[in-house]
Amino acid sequence: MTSEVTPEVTPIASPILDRVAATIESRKGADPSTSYVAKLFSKGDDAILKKIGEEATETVMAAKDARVSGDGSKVLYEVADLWFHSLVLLAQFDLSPQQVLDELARREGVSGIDEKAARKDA
Ligand SMILES: N=c1c2ncn([C@@H]3O[C@H](COP(=O)(O)OP(=O)(O)OP(=O)(O)O)[C@@H](O)[C@H]3O)c2ncn1[C@@H]1O[C@H](COP(=O)(O)O)[C@@H](O)[C@H]1O
Repeated sequence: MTSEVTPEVTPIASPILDRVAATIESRKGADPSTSYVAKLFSKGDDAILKKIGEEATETVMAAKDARVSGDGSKVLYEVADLWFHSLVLLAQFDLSPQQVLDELARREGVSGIDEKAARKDA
């Protein structure tokens, strides 16, 4: 019996991202009065995108403040808010965090400088 050789792809697991994504998915169609995520889904694309914009801006402001105060902890909280709302956005488009991780894995080792140069040549 022969076995096919498949390319070696390192599986990337992130239990916390998967668990939060599963909870977010379960909120589709749930009661907006008892769930923040259900409320966002019920409002639709614009409400989710507005939160992404807000959290990105708050991340920028936290980083600027952290340079002055020397305390980077606020950056952590703002990035967590941004990642969380990005998970909601992914779910809105029926995409999973695993697909983002797979895309990062695909890019691993490819220099951004080289990738940009290859794009210009194409
Ligand atoms: N990780 C989070 C998470 N991070 C932040 N947030 C909420 O995101 C909201 C936006 O944060 P802001 O700082 O902008 O606060 P705000 O000004 O009160 O927000 P707005 O009302 O203006 O949107 C707040 O209500 C936070 O509580 C989160 N809400 C939910 N989750 C996860 O999602 C799961 C499901 O949540 P529910 O759908 O609410 O049950 C939870 O168990 C968590 O795992």
